[in-house]
Order: sequence, then C-alpha cells, then structure tokens
Amino acid sequence: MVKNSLISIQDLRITSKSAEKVLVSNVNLEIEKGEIVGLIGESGSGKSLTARAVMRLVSPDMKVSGKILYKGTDLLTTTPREHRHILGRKIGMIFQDYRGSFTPFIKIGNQMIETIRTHDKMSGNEAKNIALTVLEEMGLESRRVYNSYSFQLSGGQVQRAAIAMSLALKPDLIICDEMTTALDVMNSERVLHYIDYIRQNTGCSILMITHDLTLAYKRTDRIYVMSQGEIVEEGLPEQIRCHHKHPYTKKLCSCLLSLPEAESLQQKRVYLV
Ligand SMILES: Nc1ncnc2c1ncn2[C@@H]1O[C@H](COP(=O)(O)OP(=O)(O)OP(=O)(O)O)[C@@H](O)[C@H]1O
Ligand code: NI
Repeated sequence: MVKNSLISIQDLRITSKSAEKVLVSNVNLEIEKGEIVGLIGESGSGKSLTARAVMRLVSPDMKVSGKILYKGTDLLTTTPREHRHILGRKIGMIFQDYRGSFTPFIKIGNQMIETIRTHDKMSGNEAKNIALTVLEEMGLESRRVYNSYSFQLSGGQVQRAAIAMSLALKPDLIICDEMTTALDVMNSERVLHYIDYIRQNTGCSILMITHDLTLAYKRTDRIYVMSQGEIVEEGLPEQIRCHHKHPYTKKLCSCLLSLPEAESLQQKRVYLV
C-alpha cells in the first residue's frame, strides 16, 4: 500500500448519460509525493478520461462518481473556487491535444504572463522573466516564441511552449497525456529530462500517460495498466515488463520482446495500437 499519497483516486466510475455506457469503472490509483507513475493501455481504454476527471474536464454528458482525494480533499466535491485554486496551480495538465493550450489571437508571451500572474502575485516583469526562462529551458528561441501567436509556430514548438507554461507554475502534480507525441526524439528527450529536473528540484509528482512502453519502463517508478475502462494491473516497471500477471498486460508487453536491452532502448521507441 502506498503511503504519503499526494493523490488518491478511489472507485472512480465515469458513465456517458446519453449512451448509457460505462466508460471507466473501479479505477483505484495512488500517486505518492515525488513519484513518477505511468498509466498505459490501448487506445480507448480510458486513460485520458481518468486524467480529465481529475481536472474536472469531462463533458457535462458524463456522470462521475467515486473519490479523487488531493492531500485529503475530494476534488469531485470541492467548490468551484477551491477547485480553481488547486487546478492549474497545484495540478497541471499537459494535454494530448496541445492545440487548445493557447488562444490564437493573443501572443504566447502575454498568455503566459496572464496565467503566471493569475496564480502567483508578482509584477509583469517578474512573470516575463519566468516565462522567458522556462521557454529557454524547453530549447526554444525564447524571445521569438514569446512574441509569437501560436499559429506562427510549428506543432512541436507550440507543444513545448504549452509544457513550459504548465511547468512555470511549479505544480505538485503534473499530468502528462501523450506529451511527446508531437515531438521528435531529440526534443522528447530534452522535455523528459527537464521534467525529471523539475521533479528533482521541486519534489513534484508526475502521472505519465503514454502508448510508449519504452518510455514508461525507462522513466517511471510504478506503472498502472488499463484495459476497457479498468485498471487490470499495477507494479514496478520491471514487474510489469517481466512478471506481469494479467493476460492483457502480457499481450501489451509481447510487443517489447524483440527489443534490445537497456541503453539502446532510448533509440528505439515502440508504439502500441
Ligand atoms: N466526450 C465523450 N463522449 C463519449 N464518449 C467518450 C468521450 N470521450 C471519450 N469517450 C470514450 O471513452 C472511452 C475512453 O476514452 P479515452 O479518451 O479515455 O481513451 P484513451 O485511453 O485516452 O485512448 P487514447 O490512447 O487513444 O488517447 C473511449 O471509448 C472513448 O470513445
Ligand atoms: Ni488519451
């Protein structure tokens, strides 16, 4: 049993009212302070919906039940005010679909300043310095990106700017949903390194949702496997890789059998589905 959990999802169930369909059920997931937890599973298994429930971003057509405890506070029953305070500031999410991260008609820099100042009281200049620093850390030409509209940048640049914006707030928990999909190998590595650096420096926790098993094995402390809306297995990366119990995990992991060992894992990325 995990102690000192930062977030504890208990018996989460998400149903679609109109389709009368259960999309997620019996999901129990804990993340300890400072832990990087992987959430893997095939497309449509409910990973993003689970993450969206934490952020209270599921569509109004969905009914969510169970508990999502953040330091003991149930995020499913907090007032909108408490919720706004916790989300964004304490829990940041980097979305699978990064295109919605910035409004097209406001420059990236101005949006970053506004977001940073909504959560932390500081002068515009201080916020600007933070924004430029995090953009630089993401390997971007910070001034150019700062002064651009999102449509003037490539998909990968927008994604890195979105990641920079989430990290600028130094959240306790960062939920990364297929964060590196839009990035090439070098930039993925850079972003993952930086996230690791942030974790070491701030002690934040990370929930990493990914199709990329190599990434999950290499970068996480513990892994949950999801199938058809339920968590079917949980364990250390090595256990999930070599000593899995559930037939579904076996199917997932068989894709990795042909992989070369440790060091070269970085070069060869394996995608599922
Ligand atoms: N707004 C919605 N309305 C109805 N059903 C939805 C909605 N969003 C997701 N679903 C359904 O819920 C299930 C889980 O979707 P989810 O996005 O969580 O999958 P996922 O595991 O993140 O998949 P992927 O790896 O492809 O991102 C899918 O069957 C999906 O079609
Ligand atoms: Ni998803």
